[in-house]
Amino acid sequence: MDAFKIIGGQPLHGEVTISGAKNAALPILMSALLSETPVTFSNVPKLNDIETTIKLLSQFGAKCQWVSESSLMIDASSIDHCRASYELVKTMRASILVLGPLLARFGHAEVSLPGGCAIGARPVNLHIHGLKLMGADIDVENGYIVARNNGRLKGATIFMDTVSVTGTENLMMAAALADGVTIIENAAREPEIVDLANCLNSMGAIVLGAGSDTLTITGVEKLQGESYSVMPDRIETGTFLVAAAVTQGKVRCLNTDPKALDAVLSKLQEAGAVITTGDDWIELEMTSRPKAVNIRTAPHPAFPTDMQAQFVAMNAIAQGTATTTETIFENRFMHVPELQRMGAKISLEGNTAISTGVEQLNGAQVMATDLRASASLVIAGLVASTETQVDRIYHIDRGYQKIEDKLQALGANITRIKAS
Ligand SMILES: CC(=O)N[C@H]1[C@@H](OP(=O)(O)OP(=O)(O)OC[C@H]2O[C@@H](n3ccc(=O)[nH]c3=O)[C@H](O)[C@@H]2O)O[C@H](CO)[C@@H](O)[C@@H]1O
Ligand SMILES: C=C(OP(=O)(O)O)C(=O)O
Repeated sequence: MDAFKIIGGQPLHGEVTISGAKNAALPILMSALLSETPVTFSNVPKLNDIETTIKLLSQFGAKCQWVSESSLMIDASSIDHCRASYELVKTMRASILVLGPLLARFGHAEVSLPGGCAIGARPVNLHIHGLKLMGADIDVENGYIVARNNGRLKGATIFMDTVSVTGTENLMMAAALADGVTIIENAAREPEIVDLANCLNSMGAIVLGAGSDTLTITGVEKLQGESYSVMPDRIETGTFLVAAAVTQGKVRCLNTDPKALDAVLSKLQEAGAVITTGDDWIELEMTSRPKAVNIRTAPHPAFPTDMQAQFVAMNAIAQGTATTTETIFENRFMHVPELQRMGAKISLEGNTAISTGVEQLNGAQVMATDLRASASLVIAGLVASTETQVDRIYHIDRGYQKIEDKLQALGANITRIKAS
């Protein structure tokens, strides 16, 4: 397994180009299953979850082909199978996003239950409940969700008990080809939902209300896509901004969208950063040690759980004491014991981490446990006094495109140690 070796202490300076958003690209690529024509997606990030998506769609018989560095053509005009295997689903939970499209277009889907993961149990009951309300017949057989439907799904009114991002996306995609109107109440409002709605509408779907908590989807008989460009990655952007803040550097993120990062930018300003923005760029300058900031994660537009670990790393070296409360996932503090090994003063009380910033973290050998935990350990390594080795970085490779190349270009001393 590859690892990163980081020698901390270099302030980050320069420009970094942000890639397309993983969490928008995944549902958007899956939406090709709804289209009777090939679709070319641009601004697709090159990372392991996208490779897994390509394997998954290819397993169904769809044709996937990179037509340029970041453009991927998917032709799912006809497919041979509707089964998403455990081997792929266990490496990427977002594989569940094929359930809605396969069922809506082909009347049949078999998708392995994803199971729990490092950050929480992450059930998919809301996905299943919504599809059942649309008339699907769904059983769990030998660890697989087996869903069938005769003819088109039926429009329904669906109230989501909990705000779920992929749950909303799965149901939106299913509803796009259903017979009648579907209303999704208590829908997720994340920017990635808006991006998926825009993509579906570009294929001929009628999705209204994206970005609000009520979506109204009028089903159509068929969808035909041509091209769609994925939104920039707001979490990758936030990760580079925090890395710049902790190292007291000055970094401009290009090809990004400041409007998708309100909660994160406001917390960085509270920490003492000077933030300047343009239509598609954000610059952060930090000239002193950050001030500790209180964080509470919640669904959009509140502070995103996918930025929590990075802010815990910042609070670890900040001036003062702050609390970080995680309200989305029940076990998303696996980075805390690793940061403690680097000298961080953090205690955990239930779903809250209480950090008292130290002036200097020490390098250590630490282990990445999930995607954003890995990012927080890299950030900590960038300011630690000595060498840090971050093991198991396959987690970070799931969701960041060439993170070490981008950090090196900003002046960081980070190298990949290849598994022998
Ligand atoms: C690929 C993708 O976009 N992943 C993102 C997505 O994950 P994902 O869509 O899996 O997360 P959800 O929004 O569904 O999860 C929110 C909460 O709802 C619960 N829940 C969810 C579905 C369900 O059927 N039943 C249920 O109880 C979950 O356990 C969790 O406690 O949103 C999360 C929350 O912003 C982000 O951290 C992930 O990066
Ligand atoms: C938790 C994340 O991803 P996933 O839902 O794919 O596990 C993430 O992007 O931080």
